[in-house]
Amino acid sequence: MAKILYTKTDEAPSLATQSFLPIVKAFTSTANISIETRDISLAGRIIASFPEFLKEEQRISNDLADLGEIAKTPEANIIKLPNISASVPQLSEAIEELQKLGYNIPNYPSSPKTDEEKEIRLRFDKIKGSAVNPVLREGNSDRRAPKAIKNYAKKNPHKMGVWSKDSKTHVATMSSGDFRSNEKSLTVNEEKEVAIVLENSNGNKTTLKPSIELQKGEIIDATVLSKNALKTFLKNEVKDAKENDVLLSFHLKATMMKVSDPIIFGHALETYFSEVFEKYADTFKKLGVNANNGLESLFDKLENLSSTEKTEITEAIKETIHHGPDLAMVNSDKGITNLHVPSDIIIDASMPAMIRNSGQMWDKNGASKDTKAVIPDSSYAGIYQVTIDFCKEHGAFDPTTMGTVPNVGLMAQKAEEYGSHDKTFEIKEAGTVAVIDTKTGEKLIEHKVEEGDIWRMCQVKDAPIQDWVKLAVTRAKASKTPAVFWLDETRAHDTELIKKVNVYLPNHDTSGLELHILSPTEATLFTLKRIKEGKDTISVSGNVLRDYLTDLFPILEVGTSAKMLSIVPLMNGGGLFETGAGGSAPKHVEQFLEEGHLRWDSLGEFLALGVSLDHYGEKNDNKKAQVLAEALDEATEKFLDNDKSPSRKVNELDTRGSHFYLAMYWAEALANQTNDQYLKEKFSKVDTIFKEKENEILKELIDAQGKPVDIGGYYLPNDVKAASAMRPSSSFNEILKTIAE
Ligand SMILES: NC(=O)C1=CN([C@@H]2O[C@H](COP(=O)(O)OP(=O)(O)OC[C@H]3O[C@@H](n4cnc5c(N)ncnc54)[C@H](OP(=O)(O)O)[C@@H]3O)[C@@H](O)[C@H]2O)C=CC1
Ligand SMILES: O=C(O)CCC(=O)C(=O)O
Ligand SMILES: [Mg+2]
Repeated sequence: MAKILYTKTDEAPSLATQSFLPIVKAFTSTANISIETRDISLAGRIIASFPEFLKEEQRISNDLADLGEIAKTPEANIIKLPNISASVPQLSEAIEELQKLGYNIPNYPSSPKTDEEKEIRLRFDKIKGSAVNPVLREGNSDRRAPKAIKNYAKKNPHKMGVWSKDSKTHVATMSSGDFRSNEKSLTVNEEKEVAIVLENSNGNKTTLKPSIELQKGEIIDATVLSKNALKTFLKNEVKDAKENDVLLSFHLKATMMKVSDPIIFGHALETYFSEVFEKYADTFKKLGVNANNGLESLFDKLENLSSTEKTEITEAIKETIHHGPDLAMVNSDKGITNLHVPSDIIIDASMPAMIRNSGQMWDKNGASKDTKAVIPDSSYAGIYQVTIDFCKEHGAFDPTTMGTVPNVGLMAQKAEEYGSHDKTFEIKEAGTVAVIDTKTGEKLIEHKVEEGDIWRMCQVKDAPIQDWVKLAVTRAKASKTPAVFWLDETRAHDTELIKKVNVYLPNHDTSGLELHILSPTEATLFTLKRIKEGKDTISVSGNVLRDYLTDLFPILEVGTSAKMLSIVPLMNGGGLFETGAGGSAPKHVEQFLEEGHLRWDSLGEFLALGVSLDHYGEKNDNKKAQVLAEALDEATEKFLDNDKSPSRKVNELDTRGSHFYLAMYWAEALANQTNDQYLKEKFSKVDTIFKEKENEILKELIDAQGKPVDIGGYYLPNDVKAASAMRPSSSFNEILKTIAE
């Protein structure tokens, strides 16, 4: 039987699911829709990867692998909530928690030596970083703010920091030696197998990757980031931040770029603390300090020293911070700097947050200050500088009048940089790296490299490109909105892509459409000018810009990307419905555990469920599913009109209360519709009871707040405890039970 697959994830979204899924199950049971969950949480993925280490009753199936296969079938209908893309420190924490709960999971081998350790490390590397999305995203991305969301933001604008013309905030990026400068690209004209080989100066060859199958028409590119150029750049920027008295901040994507970006982050840490790393090199080696894991992990390692040694090094670190440029803080209350944890400075969220806040980040005292935003690679850094310049000149954007920027993103089948981690290498010795045709021996791409350079290769297949161009035209037509392909003719990879866009666009009827191809910086300016005038513009972009732009514009327009409709039309006909673009908001869990108030907004989930039900109805000829979908959309609009999103403060409406209102409005819309008599009668009764019991239910939901909550674990909460914490209203629970009867 056809079903909707709902993902069980982590942190705030998984808590929200404990409250929302029972509502969904109750309502959809009336249309005979089966909803099943699949566990793709970090803890779940770890447990599923080490069956032979565990007791029989602890083992679980590998749901992610199954879902990845399902995503390739026409029947797929998956609701995907945000999950943790774990950095090494997060992974280590999760392992420790599981071990404490009695799971005999091995430790993460940071420098594996034996074959067994290497094999374990390989399994962890599959779990690390952005490991879920690339598996499920068998389609391109279509993200936008539905009209109701945009109207809500216009009526209830979020806070936007005022910009000063004298702001010293700027982006610092490399001008040579980076990925952008060294990129080489080509389109392969026939199927072939290639290998990646490093040849050192003595002619000795090391195969870095023996076999990559390439399809006809696939674009490949390869590039290298020079360690020396990076270190010189970082050193200069640290010095410049001090001289100009601006905060120093680093913006990377250590989760999705899980091989390259932690290394770059490590160089930033070592550069800032160069004296400490030089002076204590031997001690750090003994302790197994790895700069790539951040300052917090370094502090953890110091715990293994005698208290005198520990104090000496801790003091040296403090001194460096005291004399160095001020570091931007992730959490100034807790003294957590930008260099503490690599996954705390995720560029897609951190840059827009800064731009929204007058171009300022927070210093150690919690005060806002102009900032140097270091984005080492120059491929996409320019879009932020243009945005900063624009805000300096014209002031902050006004959410009550600004236009909107939907995105059509090339993403399918691990497209571009976000699919490159299995082809990214920190080079061990100087020489040349080449992509070699294994049959003919021809070198397709070649780079000179030095020890420590980061070399990588990316791929994008032809079918996803065709699908992406089609999706762009479809969106432009459906919304009668100009669309801009953000492609740079001076960049090797983009040149290949532009050729394809020019070939595939004429396959579609584009009459009457306004379509452009502009470089990312030109496209930014073009788009910003239009949104300022209240005009909409579709961004059609590659995978990295998809990620950046679907946080940048939503955060400026509607305050958060969590409220976006985020659809992945799967290339084989199924649907993957993501909930917004926002992450898993660890801070929300912290607040919930401390004071029993969850501020996670499930709007993205309501929108995703609406399109999923509609898709289900259409695919399975289930009219009731479509009636449920339409009613849900109506309920969501009323939910917005009546402002029933969770408040940020304890003892006010939280996630649970917001779910209750959604359910009440959903029942009301079903009672009011006339397309399905059975649903009308059924939900008329429910509607009446909800209204009768509204105050009682709200009281039960508020009474549950104001005290600490125990859910039995962070990465692996106890399901019974979490469900009971998230469903404290017995009156509400009873009504839901009667719907399913
Ligand atoms: N698709 C996916 O699976 C994604 C997963 N992630 C993962 O999420 C984690 C955290 O990433 P981070 O960069 O901090 O980004 P988040 O998007 O989780 O959080 C940034 C801030 O945005 C606000 N926010 C985001 N979503 C919501 C929501 N639904 N309701 C209310 N406010 C929201 C919160 O602001 P405030 O605190 O002010 O309320 C939050 O602190 C990481 O593990 C990351 O890998 C990140 C992006 C996408
Ligand atoms: O997969 C991830 O780690 C994050 C995904 C993300 O940020 C996005 O797709 O917008
Ligand atoms: Mg993102």
